[in-house]
Amino acid sequence: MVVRVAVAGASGYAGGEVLRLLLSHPEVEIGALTGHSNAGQLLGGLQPHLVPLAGRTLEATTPEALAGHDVVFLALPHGQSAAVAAQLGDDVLVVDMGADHRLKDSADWDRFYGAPHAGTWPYGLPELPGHRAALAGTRRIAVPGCFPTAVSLALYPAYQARLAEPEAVIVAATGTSGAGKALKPHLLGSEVMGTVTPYGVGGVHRHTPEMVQNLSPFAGERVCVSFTANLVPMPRGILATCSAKALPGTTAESLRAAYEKAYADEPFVRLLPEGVWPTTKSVYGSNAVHLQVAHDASAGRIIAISAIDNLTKGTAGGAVQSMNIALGLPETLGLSTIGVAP
Ligand SMILES: NC(=O)C1=CN([C@@H]2O[C@H](COP(=O)(O)OP(=O)(O)OC[C@H]3O[C@@H](n4cnc5c(N)ncnc54)[C@H](OP(=O)(O)O)[C@@H]3O)[C@@H](O)[C@H]2O)C=CC1
Ligand SMILES: CC(=O)N[C@@H](CCC(=O)OP(=O)(O)O)C(=O)O
Repeated sequence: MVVRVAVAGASGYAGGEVLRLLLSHPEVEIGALTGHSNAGQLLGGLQPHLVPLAGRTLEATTPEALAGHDVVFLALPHGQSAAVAAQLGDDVLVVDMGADHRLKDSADWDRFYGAPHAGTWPYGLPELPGHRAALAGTRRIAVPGCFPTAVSLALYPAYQARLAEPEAVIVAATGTSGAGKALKPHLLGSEVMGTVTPYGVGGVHRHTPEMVQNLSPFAGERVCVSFTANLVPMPRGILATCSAKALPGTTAESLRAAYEKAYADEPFVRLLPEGVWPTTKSVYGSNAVHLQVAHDASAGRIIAISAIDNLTKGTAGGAVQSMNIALGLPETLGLSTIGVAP
């Protein structure tokens, strides 16, 4: 099987990461590569790490450039995907790495994003029960946000096993690539180096409704999420520390058993040995999710900590994993759980 793939937004971080992964995918042939302000430029000058594609020229993101492919990845700014997707055939697998098709509730979309809601597509987080089946054979995939991936996988087993109350306090650290490549003053080296900066505090981070949407079905009621992000001076990685009030009867043993059961057969989620804590370094460039749980008996809370690479499992790796499922390929094809250390 040869799958011909186009990447729109190939000059950006998410587009570059999906190309890095697709270059090692045995069934994929890389077709059109498109950009916006960089259309006409050689990819080698923009993504020098993608050596085999260095001589390729970026085209403008048009329906003509994207036509004739089996799969089109959209790595575009929020709000740009729907118009492009509407011009692609129903038989083409469109994988949207932006937020446009993730949320079910249009009111949430309006509140956190502001533009007209484009609709809802099957959600590319196969580890959440029910989602893998919905991805099989689909021709439209909404890739989750990076924080919702880390947080949903850290917490859903506790809700599914009814070990936690339907509230969660989450504090996550993220690398700077999560903000994209476009110039932003708060991301200048002199602003981010040597400091940790909170942002999106007080219920305003746009990933909050996505976390609520993912977790609530497992709690059997709406989960109230308080989320705080922290920008840290590293290029990649997310470490999410998630805490919820334990329900009566929860023990360290019941908590661990719930997570062991949830992830026994998941190729990318690794519940670390007891006493070993996730680090962003261990998942750098890999599609793995590292996870650990603890029961804080004195505070009556459960703590779940996850680490992912925001660009890999947090976007491009999750996108390729979901593509594999949609096309009926082995789910792990082209993806690795091996990190880079030290
Ligand atoms: N970075 C991350 O960790 C994650 C990113 N995502 C999502 O992936 C998408 C891309 O993000 P990211 O790669 O970080 O962003 P970047 O800013 O790095 O890249 C954006 C890409 O979109 C292109 N582009 C910019 N404006 C337009 C436009 N008006 N029309 C068409 N193309 C345009 C750019 O082209 P050019 O450079 O040629 O102008 C570039 O290729 C976003 O929706 C983001 O939310 C999702 C999860 C994680
Ligand atoms: C450092 C930083 O700014 N990170 C981004 C997350 C990027 C991401 O995963 O998500 P989207 O696809 O939803 O943009 C943020 O906090 O908004």
